[in-house]
Amino acid sequence: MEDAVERLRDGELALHELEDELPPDEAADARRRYVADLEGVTLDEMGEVHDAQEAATNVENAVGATRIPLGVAGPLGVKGGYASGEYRLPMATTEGALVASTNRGCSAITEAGGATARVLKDGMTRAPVFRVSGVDAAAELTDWLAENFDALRDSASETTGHGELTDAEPYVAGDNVYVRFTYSTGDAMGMNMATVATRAASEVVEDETDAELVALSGNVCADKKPAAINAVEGRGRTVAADVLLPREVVREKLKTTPEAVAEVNERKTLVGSARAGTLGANAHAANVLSAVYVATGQDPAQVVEGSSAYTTASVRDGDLYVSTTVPAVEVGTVGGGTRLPTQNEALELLGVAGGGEPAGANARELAEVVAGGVLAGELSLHAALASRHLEEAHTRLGRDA
Ligand SMILES: CC(C)(COP(=O)([O-])OP(=O)([O-])OC[C@H]1O[C@@H](n2cnc3c(N)ncnc32)[C@H](O)[C@@H]1OP(=O)([O-])[O-])[C@@H](O)C(=O)NCCC(=O)NCCSC(=O)C[C@@](C)(O)CC(=O)[O-]
Ligand SMILES: NC(=O)C1=CN([C@@H]2O[C@H](COP(=O)(O)OP(=O)(O)OC[C@H]3O[C@@H](n4cnc5c(N)ncnc54)[C@H](OP(=O)(O)O)[C@@H]3O)[C@@H](O)[C@H]2O)C=CC1
Repeated sequence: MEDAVERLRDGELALHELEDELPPDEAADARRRYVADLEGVTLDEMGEVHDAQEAATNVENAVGATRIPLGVAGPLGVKGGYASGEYRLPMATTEGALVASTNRGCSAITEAGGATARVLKDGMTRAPVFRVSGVDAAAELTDWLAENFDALRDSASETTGHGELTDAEPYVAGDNVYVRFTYSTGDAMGMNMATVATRAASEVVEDETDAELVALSGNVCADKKPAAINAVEGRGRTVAADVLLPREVVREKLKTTPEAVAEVNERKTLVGSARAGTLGANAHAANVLSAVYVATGQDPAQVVEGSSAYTTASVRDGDLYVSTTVPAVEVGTVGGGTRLPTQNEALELLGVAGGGEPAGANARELAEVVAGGVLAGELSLHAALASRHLEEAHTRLGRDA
């Protein structure tokens, strides 16, 4: 290892070439030592819990791992199309009060008999952009896509055993045609799967028409960007969850009334969001999504799409009805970061690690539990605002004494 660090210093070896010479753990140690010396810092903590071998397909230029505190909220009762029973929600976060809040929401929901949750739509998208000669050709390509869907589906299916092309919707902007390919992806989140399959389908388009592929992702997908198309059409799994809370549970667990929660929802979440021009209308869906995504090995950048959730609250015969609809829950139980040891344990805790029976059942169960968790977070924060407890809670739980 000494020799490798020397050669890095002498410029004889590039940082990313270390794994060609050393086993992954030693390569990460050498890289960390070199960077630490060069920048005049100590990076010992980063090396503490790292196993470079197991993360080899999850990160490049590895120097270690970061530690994020992990809490558990629940039990959360969920009555879903796939989820059924009580779940402990693993949450990785550094925001004091977030787990306590979600836990409180879970406690209220479970006491009320559990949240109802349903996957309403299921499809991961990838939309390449094709160059055509003009609007005439764009219209022709639009017709061609409709007539040749089977050929596209067949070529896509040759690249994956679990993915299936279910739609190919064109969007035209002059001489640009964006084809939003949609796939069912089984238990995978499916972004690699959809990208590989789209490459194959795009070759058919190029072989059979005059369209030329400019970029395999043309941003109509739309991955990891705030986009109305995802909020309206959905991406990954679109999931809704709701619960009817007896007035007494709202008083005891949430220290407020159904009327006060409904007013916060109307004035803050609906009108305030409209005034600000947010995508979606919610209080902090991104909080629960990011914490659960990091804990369970999902791609955290996709919290962007999930954050366009819609939360409603209303009074029904003196009780409180609350719902949240998350248009883009992009989660998997296989692939990506889900096989890493702590992430896999978190999925085990939820009872959804690995492939489901039938394929897709585990990912859909996870998506329903995630939506239930978002509902719990929404409920508790709405209540904290209604009872004016927000800043006190964060001061007490989120700051050093
Ligand atoms: C902090 C609470 C929960 C206290 O709430 P409380 O009602 O005073 O607490 P409690 O001691 O009476 O306990 C009630 C339940 O809360 C839970 N609970 C209570 N304490 C704990 C704890 N230490 N650890 C774990 N769970 C805890 C627990 O479930 C308990 O029920 P039990 O299980 O005992 O039957 C409440 O004030 C609260 O939820 N506040 C809101 C905090 C919050 O939601 N923060 C995250 C979002 S803030 C943000 O990032 C976004 C924002 C605000 O900028 C977005 C926007 O603009 O809206
Ligand atoms: N490529 C890109 O543009 C992007 C990639 N990503 C990254 O993509 C990764 C996630 O991609 P994803 O495709 O989900 O995962 P992987 O690329 O890890 O692939 C998962 C593979 O698991 C196999 N598999 C086994 N059992 C099942 C099952 N029950 N259900 C579904 N698939 C199963 C499938 O093989 P088979 O296909 O042979 O059936 C599938 O292709 C993340 O790391 C994410 O960060 C994120 C955004 C963009």
